[in-house]
Amino acid sequence: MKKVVAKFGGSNLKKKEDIQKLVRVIKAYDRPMVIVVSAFYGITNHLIQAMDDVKKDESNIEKLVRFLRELKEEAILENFDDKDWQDRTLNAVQSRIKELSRYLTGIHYIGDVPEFVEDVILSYGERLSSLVLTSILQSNGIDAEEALPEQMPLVTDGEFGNATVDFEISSANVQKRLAENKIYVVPGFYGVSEQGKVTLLGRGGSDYSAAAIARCLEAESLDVWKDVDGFMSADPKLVKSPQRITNLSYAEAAELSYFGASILHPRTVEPLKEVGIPIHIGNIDAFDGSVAPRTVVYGTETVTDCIIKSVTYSDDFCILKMRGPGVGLKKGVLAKVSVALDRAGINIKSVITSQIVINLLLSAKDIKRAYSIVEELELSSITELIASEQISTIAVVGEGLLDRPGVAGRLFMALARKDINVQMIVSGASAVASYFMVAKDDRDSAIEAIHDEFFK
Ligand SMILES: Nc1ncnc2c1ncn2[C@@H]1O[C@H](COP(=O)(O)OP(=O)(O)O)[C@@H](O)[C@H]1O
Ligand SMILES: N[C@@H](CC(=O)OP(=O)(O)O)C(=O)O
Repeated sequence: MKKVVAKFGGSNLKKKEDIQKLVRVIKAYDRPMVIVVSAFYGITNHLIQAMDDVKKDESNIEKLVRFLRELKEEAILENFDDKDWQDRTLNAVQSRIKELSRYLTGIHYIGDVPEFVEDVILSYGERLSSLVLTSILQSNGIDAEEALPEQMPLVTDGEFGNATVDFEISSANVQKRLAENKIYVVPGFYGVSEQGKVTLLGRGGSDYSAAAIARCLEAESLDVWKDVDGFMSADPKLVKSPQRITNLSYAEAAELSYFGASILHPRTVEPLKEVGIPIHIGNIDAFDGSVAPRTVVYGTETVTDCIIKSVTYSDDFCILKMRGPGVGLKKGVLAKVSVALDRAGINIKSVITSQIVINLLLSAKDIKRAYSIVEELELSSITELIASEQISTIAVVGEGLLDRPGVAGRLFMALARKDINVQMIVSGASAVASYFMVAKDDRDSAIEAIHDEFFK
């Protein structure tokens, strides 16, 4: 029987009582499976801050240790009736926090955080969640076992902070480690390099961990549980009446997450699409005893009447404008710039050119460095270099987008009615997504205007 991989993230773990919701869902599956779990809500950010604080002052180690111990103690007292289970779990938690505090002591004394240590430290949010959840499941009479990525091992390409899973090496390892008919609980967010070093899979990367494990196991499905009613027509935090999307194609889900729909990590779809494993999105807050998904992401491509299924935004696209007379026609400019940026490890997200300007779309974290690198090249054909950072990229996504006339007209009319200026438009690069840039201040009203136009 194929396994199901279920992922529970920080959105499911905000309060100490929330763990019981996970237990109820896991019981409802009533089958052996793999659970991938993230840190409690906000804990990864807390650890990031702690690394900085600890460098300056050793007493911050004790502060963090106390904070984590109290947080876990509360969860343990809330979720275990039996004193023996409470004590056993508390002891295990204490020794895991002690491991963490050793790394923190190290960074205090060297006054720096080497990237391989940073990745280990940040993995502790997840390690604490998996330990406590496993214990709670066991105390409920469930045959559960914690399985750490280093025990498999789940091998990555070794890039610290943003690693990619190596499926060729990992698949057999994962299948072997998770072979029994029981419930395995795996901490998400990290794998290990071939040398055995912990490597994080990027912020929000537990969705990707779960997808990677599902892929290695050739799972029946990847079920991600969230705090919303499935994939919606827009982020429910931004629009008043979002509509649920029952079915999305892999391409639609991949584009939406690439353009910022935080419900899925942008790298979740790829490993599953290649082998046809469906992604099920469930709503833990509306759990009624059934594990039936609210949204299914699969290979089926459905064209709806209004074409657009969802609208999303990202603040992570900045524009580096390289102006100069005829720059778009001159040979070698783009090649020199892209080689220099590539050498600096900077990814170019997109290139849009005209006769007098080459626009590079870059991540917000790279824009300042990219500006300096291009400036230093002193290319005679570039007479002006501008970095635009105060922009938001808005994407509309839906199968059939490029084939149906009138969609773009409705979209831009809706923006014009609200007096929103569109700075740049990209259409045709993807068969299912069009995107455009507006000033950051116009972002929320642009999303609302488009959502009202297509979904009201
Ligand atoms: N189109 C969308 N549909 C549903 N939720 C969305 C969408 N875009 C963004 N979100 C946000 O995604 C959040 C859930 O993802 P996230 O917080 O990353 O969960 P987790 O921490 O469990 O991985 C929701 O609370 C919602 O605000
Ligand atoms: N805890 C990590 C990894 C993660 O994926 O978390 P979540 O599942 O809550 O998005 C982070 O905050 O980046």
